[in-house]
Amino acid sequence: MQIFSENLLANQVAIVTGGGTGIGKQIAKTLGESGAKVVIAGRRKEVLEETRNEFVKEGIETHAISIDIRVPEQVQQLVDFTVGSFGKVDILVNNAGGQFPKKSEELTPNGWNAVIHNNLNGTFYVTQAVAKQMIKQGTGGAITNILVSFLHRGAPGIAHSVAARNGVYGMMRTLALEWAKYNIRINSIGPGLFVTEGMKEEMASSAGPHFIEQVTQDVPLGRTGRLQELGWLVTYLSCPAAEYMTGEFIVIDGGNSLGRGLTFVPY
Ligand SMILES: CCCCCCCCC/C=C/C(=O)SCCNC(=O)CCNC(=O)[C@H](O)C(C)(C)COP(=O)(O)OP(=O)(O)OC[C@H]1O[C@@H](n2cnc3c(N)ncnc32)[C@H](O)[C@@H]1OP(=O)(O)O
Ligand SMILES: NC(=O)C1=CN([C@@H]2O[C@H](COP(=O)(O)OP(=O)(O)OC[C@H]3O[C@@H](n4cnc5c(N)ncnc54)[C@H](OP(=O)(O)O)[C@@H]3O)[C@@H](O)[C@H]2O)C=CC1
Repeated sequence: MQIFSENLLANQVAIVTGGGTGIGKQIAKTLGESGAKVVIAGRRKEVLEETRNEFVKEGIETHAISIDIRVPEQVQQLVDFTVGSFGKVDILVNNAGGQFPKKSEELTPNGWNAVIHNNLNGTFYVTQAVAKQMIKQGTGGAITNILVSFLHRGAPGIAHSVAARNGVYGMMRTLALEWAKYNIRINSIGPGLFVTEGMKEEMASSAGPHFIEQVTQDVPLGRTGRLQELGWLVTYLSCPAAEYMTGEFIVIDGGNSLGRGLTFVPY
């Protein structure tokens, strides 16, 4: 379904980290369907190439680059590559990330650091490098971070990830203030459960085969999210309709974070 006009983001250039798979892939596709030129970045070259070919067949101007967001030199290569390919960068989606579930008392320092490094440090490296380019261009920009719905509530088994995502939240609030004068807006999205291969793999060993049904029972709207719904939300945040919005966190989880609701109902 096409919600936004085909040329809403015409002449806009978007970088989507983790754009080769799952949520990032759908976000990149939706931005492309609204006219943006897209650069998808991740570590696995073959996955990125496959996605790029798919997009190009659909008429989306796409380039792909294999980089690790944890390595500042490679992050700079991503920005240089984007500017070299499309001349500038207007939109950044910080989607790359992940974690593994583990009881906190069993988490090793390396395990903790791996997740903090990927989700917090990596996100800062990309955000800083892209913002420097946006400041140089003088054209403003829209940055969106993909975090998690349970940011403020917490979630057992992923203390490292919740800590890292709250770090990104604090960073976002601060950068929204620092970079408002450049008209660089930075917002965040907290997705609930969206079925992707990455999510299933991550949860497979620890959460059991009925994980998705169990979580869905606690979702007032009674289903998991559709990837397209995240694509549309990012498109909105990246387009002129959201030009007065910065430093915000939007949850999209079918009401999951409302909990099961009150047991007392006065009717
Ligand atoms: C509430 C309502 C719900 C609401 C419903 C919402 C639920 C959905 C929640 C979110 C879902 C998703 O995020 S879905 C997205 C899933 N996708 C991903 O996670 C993919 C990205 N993940 C990764 O790249 C990795 O897992 C990442 C965490 C960054 C680790 O990468 P590294 O390559 O740096 O890791 P390594 O060098 O191999 O290892 C570093 C250390 O980490 C440990 N380590 C790494 N992977 C490990 C693993 N699977 N299990 C144990 N330990 C692991 C190693 O043992 C090392 O510690 P030592 O042994 O001590 O040396
Ligand atoms: N699915 C869900 O229900 C939810 C997901 N999220 C978050 O949404 C994002 C996307 O998740 P999803 O699509 O489900 O899962 P995926 O595993 O498909 O997405 C993770 C993406 O990030 C890339 N990536 C990870 N680490 C790095 C790195 N160091 N450098 C470059 N790229 C990296 C991966 O590519 P590669 O491995 O090739 O580098 C991959 O494309 C993640 O941040 C996830 O935590 C949040 C809430 C819920």
